[in-house]
Amino acid sequence: MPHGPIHGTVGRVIEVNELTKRYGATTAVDGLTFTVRPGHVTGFLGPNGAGKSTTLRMILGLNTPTSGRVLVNGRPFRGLPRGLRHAGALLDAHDVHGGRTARAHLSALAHGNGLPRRRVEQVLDEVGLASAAHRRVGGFSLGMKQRLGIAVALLGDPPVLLFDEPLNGLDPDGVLWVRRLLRQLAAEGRTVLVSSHLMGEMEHTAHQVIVIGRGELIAAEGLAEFAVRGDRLGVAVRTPDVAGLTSALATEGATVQHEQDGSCTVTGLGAERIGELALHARIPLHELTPRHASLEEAFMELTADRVEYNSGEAR
Ligand SMILES: Nc1ncnc2c1ncn2[C@@H]1O[C@H](COP(=O)(O)OP(=O)(O)OP(=O)(O)O)[C@@H](O)[C@H]1O
Repeated sequence: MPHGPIHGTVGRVIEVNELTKRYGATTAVDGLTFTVRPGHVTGFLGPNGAGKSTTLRMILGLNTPTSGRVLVNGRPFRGLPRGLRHAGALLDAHDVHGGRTARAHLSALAHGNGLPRRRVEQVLDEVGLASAAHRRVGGFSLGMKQRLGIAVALLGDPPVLLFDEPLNGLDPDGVLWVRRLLRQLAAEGRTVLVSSHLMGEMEHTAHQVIVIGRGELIAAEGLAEFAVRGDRLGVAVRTPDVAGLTSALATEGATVQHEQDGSCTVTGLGAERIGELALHARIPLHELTPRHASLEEAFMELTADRVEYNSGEAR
């Protein structure tokens, strides 16, 4: 079922302000401030243990911040009546009563939130679970549980949607479906915040990214701006006159590093300026290529010193 457009996007903003959450000696979230606006898919990125789930739970009022505050639509979520109409969330797909059928699970939530019963059939259809609606959730695969969790989030037709790692356990068709759904929900004017520990998952989905590591904000910007961070990798240059090029570029502070494949990596100057300086010094160039990092590489570089659990360490 296609959603109707959401009118009037003003006030559908999530405002996170100086948010901190401590568990004993562990600071899960550390002075986070960011804003999530409607009409975009915002990727909420960070390595495992970065504090994404804790933040999402605080946005929803399920965890109490140690300090700081979160406003949804200008108010604390807890203060809003009929929760599912205001914000929908997929947090933990396993967090369902396994003995219930999918339809019974959704019906109970619809009832508790004052939503019409027809919404249950609509969302079952929308997430592709109509034919499994009579089955007990305990027998569902992780992918089916994710679909059910998404159905719960959509049930109240809310203007604000939060998804914690929604692509986990989905097959490639499921992944494409979720990506399209997220973009569609945003295009309807909703506020859509989606967490992931994999940049690659968000690369084709998010318009904005919020990157955190060890509970702290690392970046909050458009995907295009984030991508530019990869440009720090320098420019690949091939020339038969490396010494000449090195001294020509040194005049403007660039450094030239020799690579094993015979090329050089120039840092400190853009490709255009390198080309101009080489021309001026009459140095032939056989290659001049800016090296872009993939978004995944830019993300890894950015979060490298903020990873709580490195591979090999017990979690
Ligand atoms: N209830 C809790 N009690 C104690 N520590 C907790 C609790 N919940 C989270 N933490 C700790 O807070 C930190 C952040 O955890 P959180 O689950 O929010 O991270 P995350 O970014 O969602 O990671 P993941 O992708 O692994 O779920 C971790 O160190 C975690 O162990």
